[in-house]
Amino acid sequence: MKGRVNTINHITILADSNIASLDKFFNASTLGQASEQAVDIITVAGRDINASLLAELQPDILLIRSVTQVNEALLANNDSVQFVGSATIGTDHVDQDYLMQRHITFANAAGCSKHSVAQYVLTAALTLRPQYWQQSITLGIIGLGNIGSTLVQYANDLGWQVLGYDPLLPKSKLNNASLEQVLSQSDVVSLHVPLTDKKSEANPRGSNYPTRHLIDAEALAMMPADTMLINSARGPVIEADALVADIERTGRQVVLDVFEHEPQIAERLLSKLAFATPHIAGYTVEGKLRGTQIIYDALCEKLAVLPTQTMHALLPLNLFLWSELKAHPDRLIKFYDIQQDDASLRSKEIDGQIDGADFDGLRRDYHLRREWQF
Ligand SMILES: NC(=O)C1=CN([C@@H]2O[C@H](COP(=O)(O)OP(=O)(O)OC[C@H]3O[C@@H](n4cnc5c(N)ncnc54)[C@H](O)[C@@H]3O)[C@@H](O)[C@H]2O)C=CC1
Ligand SMILES: O=C(O)C(=O)[C@H](O)COP(=O)(O)O
Repeated sequence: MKGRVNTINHITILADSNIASLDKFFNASTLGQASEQAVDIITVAGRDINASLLAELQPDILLIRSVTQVNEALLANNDSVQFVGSATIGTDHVDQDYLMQRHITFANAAGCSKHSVAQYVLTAALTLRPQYWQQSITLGIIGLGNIGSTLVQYANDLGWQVLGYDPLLPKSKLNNASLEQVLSQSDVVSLHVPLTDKKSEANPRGSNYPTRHLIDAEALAMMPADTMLINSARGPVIEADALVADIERTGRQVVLDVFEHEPQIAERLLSKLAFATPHIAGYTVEGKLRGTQIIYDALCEKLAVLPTQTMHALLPLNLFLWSELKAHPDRLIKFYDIQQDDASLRSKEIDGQIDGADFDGLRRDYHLRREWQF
């Protein structure tokens, strides 16, 4: 770190306790600190990282996942933080312009769980419609970045057609359709966009193709009733009330891993979903470790030290091979039992809703899956 962190004799890290293998990646030895320089890690639940904690602890480094909003409100009374690392792909919880103004370095973990999320989508679709193992269906993919393009690889391997829509990328063999075509011509539509709002003077980082409520009543009306919809991107990409009305009208199979009002879910939505899971599409041993590795590498760069820890040293043997699953589709439940995740979430319903603490608890205690080797 070009400033204070290099010159102090200890580094204080405040971190979300849901980040994998924190102690293994962030200690004096892995951060290249001399013997007299300590590294203190204070871990708390991500939603408990707040302005008063930051003012009290004055950490040098803040390590988060997606549930901590990082903005002026969090950091206004803090002048110690010099690096924020989010062990997630999504960045909608971070005000990056504010961090830049404060000269705070920011890193996220682009691509860390791309295979895990793609495998979640395949599992959902193939558990609900096992006949798709043998059929050349059309998979519609909205957002062709790391996850969307990884999903394409599996779809190609299964002999599926892909209709892709991504207005921010050049047209190509994959980016081959309009939003209307994807919605109206696919057997399954899967969303892989970031959560963005409209670009404006007040929001220069916004998008000309905002995704908040991209799937609203009008979009849903374009989809045939038997088109399955899967959202493992961000909840507010789908307008929840419009979705409830759509399912009531069409009986559509809808799979949600993320929810507009997360971490709360209303029973009137939950009861209509084919599968509902508590934002765990990326929760594999590999996906989470890769997230930690990426922000660790970025912090090492900031500290100008060579990274010495690697996730490969921490990974248990992995025997989950995509080639095996493809040859034996009946083994899907052993690769990923999505029905179990769905049942665990539904078992938490009390008085017509899932409470936020229960939703977060399922995520905290989640038994991480293994990522299939592609
Ligand atoms: N459920 C979960 O556990 C996880 C959810 N996610 C979510 O998935 C999102 C996507 O992840 P990646 O593919 O790795 O991100 P990425 O940044 O690699 O790709 C996103 C793609 O979406 C495209 N896009 C943006 N606006 C669009 C629009 N209006 N219509 C169509 N395409 C649009 C972009 O051009 C980009 O190519 C993340 O931002 C995150 O919110 C990521 C990891 C795990
Ligand atoms: O990477 C992302 O983006 C995600 O959504 C994560 O996989 C889930 O992040 P947490 O909510 O566990 O921070």
